[in-house]
Amino acid sequence: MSHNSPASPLTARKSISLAGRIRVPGDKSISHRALILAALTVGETRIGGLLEGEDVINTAKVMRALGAKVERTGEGEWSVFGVGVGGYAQPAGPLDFGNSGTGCRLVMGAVAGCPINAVFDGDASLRKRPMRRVLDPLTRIGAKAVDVAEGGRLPLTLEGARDPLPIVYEPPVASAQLKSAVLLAGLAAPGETVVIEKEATRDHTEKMLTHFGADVQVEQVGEHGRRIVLKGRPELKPAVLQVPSDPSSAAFPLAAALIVPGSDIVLENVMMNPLRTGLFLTLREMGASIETLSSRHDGGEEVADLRVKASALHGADVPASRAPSMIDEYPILAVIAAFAEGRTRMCGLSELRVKESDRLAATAEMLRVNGVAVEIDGDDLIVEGTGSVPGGGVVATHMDHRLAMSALVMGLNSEKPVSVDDAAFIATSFPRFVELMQGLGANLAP
Ligand SMILES: O=C(O)C1=C[C@@H](OP(=O)(O)O)[C@@H](O)[C@H](O)C1
Ligand SMILES: C=C(OP(=O)(O)O)C(=O)O
Repeated sequence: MSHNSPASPLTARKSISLAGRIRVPGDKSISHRALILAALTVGETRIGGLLEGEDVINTAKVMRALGAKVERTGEGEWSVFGVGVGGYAQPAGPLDFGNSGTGCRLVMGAVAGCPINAVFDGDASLRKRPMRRVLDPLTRIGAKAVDVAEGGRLPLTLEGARDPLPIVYEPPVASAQLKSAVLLAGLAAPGETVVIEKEATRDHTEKMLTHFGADVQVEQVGEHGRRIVLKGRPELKPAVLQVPSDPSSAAFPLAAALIVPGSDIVLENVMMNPLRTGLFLTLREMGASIETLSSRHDGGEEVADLRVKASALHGADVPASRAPSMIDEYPILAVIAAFAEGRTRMCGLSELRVKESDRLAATAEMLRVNGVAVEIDGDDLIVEGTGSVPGGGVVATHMDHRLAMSALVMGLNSEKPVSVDDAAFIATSFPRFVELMQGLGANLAP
């Protein structure tokens, strides 16, 4: 989406029961990584089920700008001819990541290990997000950031390391983007790059590196942590990749089915990587009927078909230790909590302040303008559920796709309609969200 596209407001109204079987689009995290890593192999990688959302399309364009041959060969089917580890070419112009923190931070890592200079930029939302966290370890590896906008933000120029060094790194925040940036830079360094996470975050980079032939060893550290050791300078080999459906996108129709009385839907082929399923665990604790119909392995990940039925829910305490496994799901969990009976306390949400919007403040505001009692207590979000939501509010989405989708789901069973000021950003992660939801019976209209 260009920065200047006109806003597209949308309204959700009370819907009759939702029914049907749907398959939500491919996982966003895996789709970015598939393109970035395939571009570092030598030869052709074929990818199926790629998410064709704007964030991922921007990463595909960036890979082309860095010298890879990237072609769409069918719906969700892409072919990438890579340039080899350390082989990205000098781009002719700035790299525009649009709304995408993942694309931007992961490519910073990959570029940091190549002897090129690249200007990184994005939309007004991405320009507000912190980049220093990634630049710090990349500087230790030998890259240099110049012309950095105030506060360690975009736009900035990254000069890749001529002789990248392997480092041992302990991320100060639980962030898969940060971990992945360091590992991707470490690919070009001789010797072992080590990342020690206090709290394990999504492990798609580690898994995909192994799939492409790199030597990556992962050990458990304590109860929640991991130590990841990557041997540098591997020759990454092309591979076939199939992207499973995104659990973070599945969360929206799943939530809608839970709160709209009489609903009964099936979500097909949802990725069930345990570092991504904190929401499902939490919802089951709240009394949700989520049945695993079949479970299998596909593309190196566990996937399942989930049957979801409307459920009487109660509030829950969600521990901070669960945040990494459901970090993008708090806005929609807060909506579900408003339809539950009793208090839900979600702990340790400081990272929500640096997403596409300040999601902690914006989620609280979304609920408040629709008559739900909500409080922010330090880094915790507290929602007082009464089983019903008055609605009637217009939600400011702040260029944030997950807020837009969460607000629209809320309106499917609130007393009065819920509107969003701009639904356009939904296309960053979930193209055809509106059509898929309408196909289930959701009342969504401009
Ligand atoms: O690595 C990834 O693919 C992602 C990591 C998370 O961000 P952080 O690394 O900032 O926690 C998440 O919020 C984002 O949607 C995707
Ligand atoms: C935080 C998100 O994405 P990103 O960091 O890639 O912009 C998200 O999709 O919720």
